[in-house]
Amino acid sequence: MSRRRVKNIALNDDEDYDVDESFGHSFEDEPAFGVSPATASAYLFVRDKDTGGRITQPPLPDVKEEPPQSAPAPQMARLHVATAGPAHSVKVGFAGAVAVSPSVPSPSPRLLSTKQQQQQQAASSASNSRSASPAPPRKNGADPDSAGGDSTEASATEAYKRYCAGLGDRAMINLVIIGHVDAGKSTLIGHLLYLLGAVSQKVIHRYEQECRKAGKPSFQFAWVLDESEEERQRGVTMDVARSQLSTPHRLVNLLDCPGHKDFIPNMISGAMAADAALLVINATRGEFESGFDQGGQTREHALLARGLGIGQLVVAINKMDTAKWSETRFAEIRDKLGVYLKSVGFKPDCVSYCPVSGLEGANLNKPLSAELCPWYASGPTLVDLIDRLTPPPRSVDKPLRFYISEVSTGGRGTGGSGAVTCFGNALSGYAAPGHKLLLLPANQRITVKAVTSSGQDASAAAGPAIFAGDSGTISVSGGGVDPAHFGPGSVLSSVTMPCPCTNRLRAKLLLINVSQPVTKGYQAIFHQQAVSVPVTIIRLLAQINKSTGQLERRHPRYILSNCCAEVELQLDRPLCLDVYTNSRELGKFMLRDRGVTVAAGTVLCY
Ligand SMILES: Nc1nc2c(ncn2[C@@H]2O[C@H](COP(=O)(O)OP(=O)(O)OP(=O)(O)O)[C@@H](O)[C@H]2O)c(=O)[nH]1
Repeated sequence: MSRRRVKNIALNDDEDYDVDESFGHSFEDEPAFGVSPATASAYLFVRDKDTGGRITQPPLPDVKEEPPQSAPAPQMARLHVATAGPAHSVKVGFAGAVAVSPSVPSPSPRLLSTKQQQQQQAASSASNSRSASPAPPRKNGADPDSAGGDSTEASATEAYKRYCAGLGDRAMINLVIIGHVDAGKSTLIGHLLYLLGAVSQKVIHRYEQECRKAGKPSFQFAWVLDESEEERQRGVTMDVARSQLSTPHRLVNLLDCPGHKDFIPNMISGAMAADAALLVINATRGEFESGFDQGGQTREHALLARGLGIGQLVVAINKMDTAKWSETRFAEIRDKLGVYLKSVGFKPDCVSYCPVSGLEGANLNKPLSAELCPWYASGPTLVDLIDRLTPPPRSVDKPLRFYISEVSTGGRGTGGSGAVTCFGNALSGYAAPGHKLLLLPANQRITVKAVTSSGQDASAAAGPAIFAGDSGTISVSGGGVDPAHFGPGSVLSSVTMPCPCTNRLRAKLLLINVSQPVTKGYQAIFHQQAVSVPVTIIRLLAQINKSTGQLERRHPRYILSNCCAEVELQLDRPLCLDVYTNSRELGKFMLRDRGVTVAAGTVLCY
């Protein structure tokens, strides 16, 4: 990690609160706040304190800016790929680089008043087209520094056209798999990948034998995703496992999350990268109840997913074999869950349910037989429901923001030995080999050596590029690149339109589950995508009516649970973030305190 450049401008009391500008609408109208606080806390349970006291970050080393150098030939990153049609694998081609070398503007993080923020947003929307999906990359938007003139812009547009043509009828969607511990998430996805041909029978047979030897029979499909020794020994998923499958109309990036409450931060990072969620429910009598009624992760995961802006949900009512495929049991779970999901903000017509058995592979990609389940025999399979999810717009024409969730060095990934390979998501814009980018918050210039993309197999003709909406890798290499500067939460950004980066921000908070009044000085953990950082509420600016959005009290002395507030936050270290209205992904966050989710937030200004 590196020392971050931070410049904060203290709030001016005269301009720090403009009621009319700030509270034009209700909190409950905001997509980021799908959670209805009044009901959320009624459904959440405060767990035992599983962490105590403050978490501190190690000191950050100084940054030296050094020029990047060339890299050896790239290699492939590992990814499970499956298709509802014939199985295929991700292949990436590599073409020539585009090179330019502009001067690097310093990112200038600062705290803006509401008025300034609105001016900034107006300017930003004037310079960037907000239309998302298949708008072609633009010189200003994608990576102006590497554009190198009209010919490069034209070739980028061409590449994007070829990329879209390569995807054909398929649209990309990121799907997070959530649910209570042991609901059968990994087994379900592992079996689906097997049925779709991404994992061979030989591998499953080997896992079957190894599982039995390890005293964990029936974990063979889960082991497809739970790859680490510790995960296999403990029989629980600990990190987010990525894989990919394709349905007739969707190319689906799967993010299998841990269900155990100890790994909620990992679940949050998975959910933040997702467009829709697959909620896996254990239908076994007593198991659904313990995941739902007793403060289990079914509730918290659904609440977090909605709080993080996910609006579409497929509910797989799993382990139906243990419930003898009972229609009554299915209806009981669907009805109970339906009430809760509606209460936390999911629209009923955006939620679909289907009975499955991940272990038996029933109703995953082939319909249930009338003998096994007469009441659902003609119902859609899990693949059918995933295929109906609506993909989000892709902001290809905006400045590049590649959010890094993992970093590897020493040849793993695409850059060859000596390379630093960044795994993550392209939130906006696009990148290709040769592009000059800015690594933030380290504020270091880098040159892209190689990329891989989750969408690349469908678009090999487009040449190597990663476009908004894709997950994948960007590799940089050479003596000038210090791996210590890279880390989860860093952003590879357009040089001339850099990503904002700050340790101080103004935000709207929806307090969900605080057991005592929140006052100035309250400390919690700020979770944003792949990072969690200690945070302090340094000012309570206003309490807001959560239904009307109207100001209730200026500078309140405390805020209670179920209330909405505008606050000023001080992070222990700077993060890349943005105003929510500019970037859904970089503008939303969750606050957790001693293992409990206490607030959902959106960035108002920085
Ligand atoms: N009977 C039955 N057992 C299942 C089914 N799906 C999973 N299991 C079993 O449930 C146990 C947990 O499965 P996992 O796939 O590891 O569950 P998970 O939700 O991924 O667990 P975490 O990620 O650790 O929360 C294993 O013993 C599986 O064999 C199913 O459809 N039927």
